[in-house]
Amino acid sequence: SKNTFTYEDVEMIANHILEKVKCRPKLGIICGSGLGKLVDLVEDKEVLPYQEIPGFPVSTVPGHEGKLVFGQLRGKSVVLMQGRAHCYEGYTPQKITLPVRTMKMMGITTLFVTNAAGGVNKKYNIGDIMIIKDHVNLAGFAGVNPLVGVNDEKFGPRFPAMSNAYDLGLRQLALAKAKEIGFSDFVREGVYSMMVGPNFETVTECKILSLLLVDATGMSTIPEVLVAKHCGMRVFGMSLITNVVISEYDSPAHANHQEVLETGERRSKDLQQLVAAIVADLDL
Ligand SMILES: Nc1nc2ncn(CCNC(CO)CO)c2c(=O)[nH]1
Repeated sequence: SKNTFTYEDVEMIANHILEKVKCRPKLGIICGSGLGKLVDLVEDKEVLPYQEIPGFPVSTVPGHEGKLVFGQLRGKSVVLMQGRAHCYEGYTPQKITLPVRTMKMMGITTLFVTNAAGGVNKKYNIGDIMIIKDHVNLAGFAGVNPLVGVNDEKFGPRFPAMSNAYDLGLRQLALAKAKEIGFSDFVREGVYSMMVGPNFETVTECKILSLLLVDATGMSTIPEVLVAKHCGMRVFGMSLITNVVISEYDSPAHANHQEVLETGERRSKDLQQLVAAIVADLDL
């Protein structure tokens, strides 16, 4: 199937969607593993399965639905991506980030990205929520980057800056809201890294991640953030720490997807409450 999309392709896909829904969202939210329950907060829902959207990648991972959910969240017009595609499924970074450019074309100005991640920082506990303050694009070190290839200036510059990739104002709002609702004990702020996966990290890779100043690691999110920043969106990201990486040799423990989904289930109510509190005060 198609893997590269011109500006006109994206325009056509965005118009295809806007003809099917009344909602005109300003905020997009990408729901990570097991975090699809965020849709429970959305009122006046309009749902569009990815299969009905030309070019969209469909997720093949348990815990990822695969639909756009439009509606009102605390008075703001939003579109949620319930389920995202990942590089480990074999999709190209350009395919994975097509929904981000489509959201931009639909008028989205702010993007929230959420994911499940492994805690590298030893101070982190399972169930913590980490507000992302910066990232280390390890996938990019290996050339896995959605911005590689022909650049269309209509989307953004050839060489986009990535300082303040995770908007300081939104991070400050999120930390203030977390404090206000009594979540300070388990809300952190840290650096997120992405490996392509699908295997979890080796012990030595975990040790190297902490040397690289990484606090949590996953297999998603960074391609979407790069494309969102490239086309001028404001970005905010949160990781749900669903397990702690194994960083001791010969440890009997091993990371597994089931633990990821179970933690997502347990903490998703709190994550929903935090997201709602932030969205309520967003200036869109
Ligand atoms: N150690 C570790 N723990 C994690 N928990 C969630 N993820 C994000 C990857 N999630 C995959 C597999 O659960 C599904 O997308 C990870 C990870 O990459 N590493």
